[in-house]
Amino acid sequence: MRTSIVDLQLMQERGEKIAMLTCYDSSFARVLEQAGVDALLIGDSLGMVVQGHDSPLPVSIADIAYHTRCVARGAPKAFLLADMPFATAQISPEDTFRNAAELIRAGAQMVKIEGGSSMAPTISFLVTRGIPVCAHIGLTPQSVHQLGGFKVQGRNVAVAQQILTDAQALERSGASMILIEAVPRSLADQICAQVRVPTIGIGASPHCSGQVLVIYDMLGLGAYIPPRFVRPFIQETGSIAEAVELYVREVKAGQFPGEEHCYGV
Ligand SMILES: Nc1nc(=O)c2c([nH]1)NC[C@@H]1CN(c3ccc(C(=O)N[C@@H](CCC(=O)O)C(=O)O)cc3)CN21
Ligand SMILES: CC(C)C(=O)C(=O)O
Ligand SMILES: [Mg+2]
Repeated sequence: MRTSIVDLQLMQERGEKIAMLTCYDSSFARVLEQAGVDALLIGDSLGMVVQGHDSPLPVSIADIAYHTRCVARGAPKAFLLADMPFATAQISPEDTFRNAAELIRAGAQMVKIEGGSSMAPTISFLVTRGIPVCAHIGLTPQSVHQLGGFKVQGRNVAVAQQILTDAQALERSGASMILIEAVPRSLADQICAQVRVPTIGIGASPHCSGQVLVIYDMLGLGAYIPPRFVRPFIQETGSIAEAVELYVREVKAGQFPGEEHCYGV
């Protein structure tokens, strides 16, 4: 049986950390699953690390669906989460449902949608019709042109308060997971303390229910200077499998992320 959202909720209740990595193809899916990764994210980061663009914006639903099918064949057990790419969750709840359904048909068990409280009605529309949703808050790369770059979010009090109320509104709308990207650790801790659903951090806090990284980043294959939250696990090991096993061990032990991988206020 494939790991389900219920299994992830049980892990959270038991205090067992969820180890998630991005994954885009079948060979990596097999290695990651065998190394003990609980959940695989078919992320729109593939626009950068696989397709070579300088942002995730050009990625389409068909791209994510294709890579989800590839990953699903290589990893029969892992939980599969797929990104709703740019402009596929914004037009209307109905349109979003049609796009999300394409990812679910491709094998995803949950879709991830970037944005704050304004996405709550759309999330509720999907959830009440049987599509589980992960809400992605903090640094939302699809809004790069609005944010003025890939920058830590919530460093000022007003934005931090907005992110916190967004997290609560998104949980109320039915999101069953919240991903927190690139915010000060103290803000991530407050979010984790105030929501009941599993939280997944990247540049957030070791107190999140789980962690995620872009697989190419932790293997030292990132094309640009890696963000602070990246630990190049490959440099501490001799193979991809060992690097991923180390990542899983360190996440489960609460050792990753360390202070040096988190942002201060
Ligand atoms: N390979 C890859 N890994 C990622 O983690 C990733 C992507 N691609 N693409 C989309 C975004 C971009 N990411 C980033 C990039 C930089 C910071 C960061 O820490 N920025 C610094 C400097 C910003 C600046 O240039 O001024 C900051 O302090 O905000 C965070 C997340 C995360 N995401
Ligand atoms: C970095 C993670 C959170 C993501 O959304 C992606 O890989 O697209
Ligand atoms: Mg993404």
